[in-house]
Amino acid sequence: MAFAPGLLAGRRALVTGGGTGLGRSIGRRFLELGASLAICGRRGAVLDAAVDAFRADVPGAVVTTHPCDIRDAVAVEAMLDDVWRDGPADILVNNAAANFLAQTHRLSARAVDAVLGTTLHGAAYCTVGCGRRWIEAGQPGVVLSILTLSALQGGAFTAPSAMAKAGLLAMTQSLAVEWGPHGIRLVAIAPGTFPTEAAVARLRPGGVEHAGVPLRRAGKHEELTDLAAFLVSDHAGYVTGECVVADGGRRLLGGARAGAQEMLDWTDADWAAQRARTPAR
Ligand SMILES: CCCCCCCCC/C=C/C(=O)SCCNC(=O)CCNC(=O)[C@H](O)C(C)(C)COP(=O)(O)OP(=O)(O)OC[C@H]1O[C@@H](n2cnc3c(N)ncnc32)[C@H](O)[C@@H]1OP(=O)(O)O
Ligand SMILES: NC(=O)C1=CN([C@@H]2O[C@H](COP(=O)(O)OP(=O)(O)OC[C@H]3O[C@@H](n4cnc5c(N)ncnc54)[C@H](OP(=O)(O)O)[C@@H]3O)[C@@H](O)[C@H]2O)C=CC1
Repeated sequence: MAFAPGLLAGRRALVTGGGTGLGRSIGRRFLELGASLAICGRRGAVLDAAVDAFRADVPGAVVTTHPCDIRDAVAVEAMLDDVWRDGPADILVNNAAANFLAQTHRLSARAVDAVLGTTLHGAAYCTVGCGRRWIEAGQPGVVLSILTLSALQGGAFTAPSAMAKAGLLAMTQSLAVEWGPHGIRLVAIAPGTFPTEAAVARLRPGGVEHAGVPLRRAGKHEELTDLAAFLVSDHAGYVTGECVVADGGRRLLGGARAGAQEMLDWTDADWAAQRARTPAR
């Protein structure tokens, strides 16, 4: 274990979409580090199964479940009231999201709304609701939003998701300033490829390949969850409004460096041949 076991002792985190995938991994890591947890998602049975697994993995884990569709602002307020009944949360992780591959010109209005409603509006409702509670109570808080690389560089065939995540980055930067005087930090992570059941099925139907990743592999969940734990901890207490990219270098291989991708696999003989093709003047 890289961190002190009590890194998040006494803290309470609400993780949206905490019943599956990366949200579930983040929740388990926070529990291991001493936090208590509230998780939400639409399917109560999925949340309950996650709680059983948490308790098996982390003896004494304190977790509450809050079934909620975060696209519904009224339901989000009721969910936050429910969470706060057991004591205030002081960490919000905006992790729940919706995404699928599609040609954008064929999307119906309902399809656009399905993605924006969850990924952008839902996260905004949760953030505003937590921020208002923290400010009214005069207590500090941290909001961690899980973005994607497409928030930074666009996302062909997942345009609504890219638009929503870019909006969350703008929210992170805006509220870092507006809520800074209240002791509230907002931070974000833009993950590259971290295999989960949903992401592979929806976004990489042909399987996960690593040709475009300088580190030549997918991310391990613990590499994301440790970064998340650090960013919400007091050790990152002076970091706000920032987005940390965790992508094995993938983002830097595009654009002007796109041609470098094949060079990663060149042999010494390939490099010698290239040297020979580049005569000195
Ligand atoms: C390791 C890998 C690294 C991958 C590395 C890349 C990482 C990318 C970063 C992002 C990753 C993620 O977000 S991964 C997270 C993925 N997880 C999820 O998406 C889980 C939540 N998603 C969902 O519940 C569903 O997919 C979703 C459609 C969004 C909402 O479901 P609902 O039941 O509420 O809605 P529905 O009624 O089914 O659909 C609403 C409308 O959307 C349309 N619609 C639904 N699916 C559609 C589709 N595929 N193409 C077009 N249109 C679609 C329907 O026809 C409806 O429009 P009408 O016909 O007009 O009525
Ligand atoms: N896996 C990866 O490689 C990457 C993932 N990400 C991001 O990481 C996060 C997690 O993704 P991942 O774990 O892969 O995918 P999952 O589909 O497993 O996670 C999404 C979660 O959000 C919940 N959710 C979806 N819609 C709603 C809603 N309307 N209201 C409440 N909860 C909802 C789902 O539960 P339920 O269906 O029960 O509501 C589910 O638990 C997302 O923000 C994603 O964009 C970013 C880059 C790469």
